[in-house]
Amino acid sequence: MSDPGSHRASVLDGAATARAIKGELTERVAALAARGVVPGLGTVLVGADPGSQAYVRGKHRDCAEVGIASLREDLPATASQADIEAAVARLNADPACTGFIVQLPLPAGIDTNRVLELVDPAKDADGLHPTNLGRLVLRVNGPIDSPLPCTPRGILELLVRHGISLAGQDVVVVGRGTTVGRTIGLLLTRREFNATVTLTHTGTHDLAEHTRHADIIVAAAGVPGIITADLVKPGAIVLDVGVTRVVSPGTGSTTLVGDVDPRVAEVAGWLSPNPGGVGPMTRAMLLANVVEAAERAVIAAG
Ligand SMILES: Nc1nc(=O)c2c([nH]1)NC[C@@H]1CN(c3ccc(C(=O)N[C@@H](CCC(=O)O)C(=O)O)cc3)C=[N+]21
Repeated sequence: MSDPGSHRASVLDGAATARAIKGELTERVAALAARGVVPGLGTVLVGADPGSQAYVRGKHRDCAEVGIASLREDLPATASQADIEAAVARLNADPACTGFIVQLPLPAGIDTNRVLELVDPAKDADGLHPTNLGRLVLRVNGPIDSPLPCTPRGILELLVRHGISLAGQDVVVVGRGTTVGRTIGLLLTRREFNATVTLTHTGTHDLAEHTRHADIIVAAAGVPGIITADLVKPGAIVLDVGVTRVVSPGTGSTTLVGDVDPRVAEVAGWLSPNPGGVGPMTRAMLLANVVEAAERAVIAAG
């Protein structure tokens, strides 16, 4: 580039892509309705964390847009392990609920893994139940017939729908959380996508040594601005997944800050904005998981 300062990465537009997916899902929901089936998303929300409340509100707004019914289990912050497990049991038993999520994080003192293991794997809209994670590990080849974790699936869809092939690409993931970092490699290394994936994290000795060789960087560490322009190979594809809520001490207002420094746009070939990138895709994939669970149930019923 003769004038690096003037380069701007192309935008991986998650908001527009999620809108397109919601349009497709609306048609599939209508086809189910014609057979007398209405998909229903359940949410278990514990406590009054404003971030979690906003996410859950957004998920139900998405449902209304595509014709999915909403079922809410809202529990106080003081809810016990047994209270939360009872809410999970109600949604497991409710035929109107075809898929549901337990909004994370749960309050301190709650055994999250125990709660997640109680979710009926057939209703696991997050794709985070051990059975479904196990299927993701085992089924390296062949059709995917169980729900996938929403954010990894959203990232994959965002790339594919922008004409980006993963075959043979070097993907460096930053962050080892369950919802993104630890699971995305299981998806992208499947034979049909064929990427090469390196998993790094905040304890990696020389992060730049890895990221500078990456064709694709998935930034999911939850560390604001951890991916600076000098860590990015010119022309690389960068996905900004991490979200940190920063509260301004003066006004008390919150802003969302991603893992990618804004100047990365001067180096990268493609960049997913944050907000407006992977977040809306995650929500769209949650809807897809709920619709697909209802479709599978229809097929199973004959
Ligand atoms: N069981 C469970 N499943 C989850 O999928 C889950 C969770 N717990 N806990 C929290 C994280 C976070 N997460 C986001 C989803 C969408 C946006 C999103 O749509 N963000 C908008 C901006 C929203 C805003 O401005 O507040 C955007 O990126 O454009 C963000 C974050 C799902 N999570």
